[in-house]
Amino acid sequence: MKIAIIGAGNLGLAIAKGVLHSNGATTMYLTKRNTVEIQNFEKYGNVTVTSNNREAVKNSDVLIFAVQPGHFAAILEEIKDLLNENHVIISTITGFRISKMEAIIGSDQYIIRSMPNTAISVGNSMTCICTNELGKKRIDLAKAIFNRMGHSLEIPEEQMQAATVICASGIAFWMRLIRATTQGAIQLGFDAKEAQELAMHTCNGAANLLIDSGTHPEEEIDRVTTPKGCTIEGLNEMEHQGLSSSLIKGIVTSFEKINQIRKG
Ligand SMILES: NC(=O)C1=CN([C@@H]2O[C@H](COP(=O)(O)OP(=O)(O)OC[C@H]3O[C@@H](n4cnc5c(N)ncnc54)[C@H](O)[C@@H]3O)[C@@H](O)[C@H]2O)C=CC1
Ligand SMILES: O=C(O)[C@@H]1CCC=N1
Repeated sequence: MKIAIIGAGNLGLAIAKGVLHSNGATTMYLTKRNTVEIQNFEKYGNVTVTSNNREAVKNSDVLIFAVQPGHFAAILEEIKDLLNENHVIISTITGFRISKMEAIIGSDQYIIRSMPNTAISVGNSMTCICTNELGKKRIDLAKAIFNRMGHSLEIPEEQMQAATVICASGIAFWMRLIRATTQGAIQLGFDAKEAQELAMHTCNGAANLLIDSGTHPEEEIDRVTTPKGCTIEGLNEMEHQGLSSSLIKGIVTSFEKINQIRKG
């Protein structure tokens, strides 16, 4: 697979690391306006770093766009005459509708809209995807690419904004929960490094319990909460202080903001 990542910033580089991590490409182009900071990626023999988007498009089949929304239309204009039936166009751009892409490059292109998260760099992204009509023929390819770097789910385009909040912003939300747990562990006497180790591996274990067994969180909670024990005492205090409520309210506020940005 010949992959180009157009816009090697935070997310673009995370995808590049994920591709390298999973040996997912025969060749990979990384583009950015100023390439100095990412030149070191050329140490991987099959990677070319350039500021020339047209060169990247000419030499690749799978084009992954990870630029800021305000730059995307101009870049599509810049490369559209080079697109052919070998190209699969994957956008990660927040809020940029497929119809807007089709208005620039035409509907006769394989278009995939995706919403990965930065855990793609360690092969563990939750990635939501949807396609244009023609892109349905390449959905298996898109799933194969993203499943090598985590887990993917096909959703209707209307749910893309909500997926952005849960999956992309979600990384930040979970980080804060892990940090708060770490702070609690330090208060109980662990040093900072150990505290984080306990917090992140326990978080990982909790997620994997659900992923592997398919159980509901409350079922797993029931297994841990000894009657009159310490777990239920702590859990109830967290709920009295608004744990679930604050998370839900934060998610909804984030969703309102993303819709506001889109309208703006
Ligand atoms: N950061 C995240 O977790 C996620 C971000 N996204 C979306 O991905 C996109 C990128 O986000 P970030 O990586 O955070 O932004 P960023 O600003 O870190 O990266 C964008 C990159 O594009 C480059 N660029 C600008 N103009 C260019 C051009 N003409 N040709 C080639 N490269 C060009 C910039 O130099 C920069 O390195 C955004 O649309 C964002 O909404 C989507 C999911 C998650
Ligand atoms: O915070 C944001 O608006 C973008 C979208 C998802 C991740 N970063």
